[in-house]
Amino acid sequence: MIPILDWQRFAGGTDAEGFVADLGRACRETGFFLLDGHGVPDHLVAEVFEMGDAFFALPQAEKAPLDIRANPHNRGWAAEGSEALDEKSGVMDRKEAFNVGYDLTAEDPRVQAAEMFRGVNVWPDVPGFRETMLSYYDAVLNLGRALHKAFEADLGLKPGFFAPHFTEPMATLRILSYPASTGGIGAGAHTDYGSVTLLMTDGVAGLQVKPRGGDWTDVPHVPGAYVVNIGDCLMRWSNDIYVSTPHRVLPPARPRRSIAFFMDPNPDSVVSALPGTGAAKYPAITGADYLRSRLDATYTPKEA
Ligand SMILES: O=C(O)CCC(=O)C(=O)O
Ligand SMILES: [Fe+2]
Repeated sequence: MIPILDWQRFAGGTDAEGFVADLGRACRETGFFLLDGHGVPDHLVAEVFEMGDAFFALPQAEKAPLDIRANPHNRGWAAEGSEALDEKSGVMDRKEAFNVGYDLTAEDPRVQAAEMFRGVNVWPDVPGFRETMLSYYDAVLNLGRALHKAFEADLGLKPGFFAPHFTEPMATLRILSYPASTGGIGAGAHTDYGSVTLLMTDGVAGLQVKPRGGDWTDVPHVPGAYVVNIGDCLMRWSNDIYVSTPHRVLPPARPRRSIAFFMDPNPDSVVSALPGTGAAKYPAITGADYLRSRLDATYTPKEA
């Protein structure tokens, strides 16, 4: 039900057509697949996990100034109890997280003009953290861009269609840490907001997916492979040809860590029904307006 796809079939050109056909099926059916052979080095993934461990172990007083609720650009530390991905449940997620966005300098004119999602990253005082996060960010962003070439092939779009939409995207690298727990929820049921999410986990069980018309089922763990899923933005863009599917994280039996990479388009990209997908089911919207509307629903204001 959740297929494992070898990226080298496409990237190495050995079976690009077969890969695209398998990918297209996965994106239409559950919107989830595992991606192996992706070329992001194991050591880089391991370093991101290590940096995450070092960050989450910092005292609250060092993390508090980086609070994401005080950041208009979706960057920084999300404390445990600050977010409910299932916004209607009234149950807060049992996890903490840290977000890194597209890296711009304070002098960038878009930062100066306070454009939406065009802020500077915030960094903890952990040696090597910034460098490691930014090199991982670049590696996965490039993989995500390449994956969109396979989407183009499957959706019958002209080659390069997506490239201008992901030049300086609102992609977010998010490290997550779930304490061991017997109650509550690690991450409430939700669909992701962006185009596509590339998720690496440490193998501790908890992630489940609920396909349309089906029941909650565990997402299999294949060491080193990404769990990739379609987000709501690409579902909307593809005029519902691709599907985003609800998933959640159950409270894990032992501490669990994951590294998510949410790939949203450029803030000023206009998301409107892709050519060849029929009469548009949704009005056009910019990437930034769409993401803002989704984020606003999940965070509880700090003073509440
Ligand atoms: O931690 C995980 O395995 C998944 C997290 C997730 O679905 C999310 O943050 O959107
Ligand atoms: Fe998710």
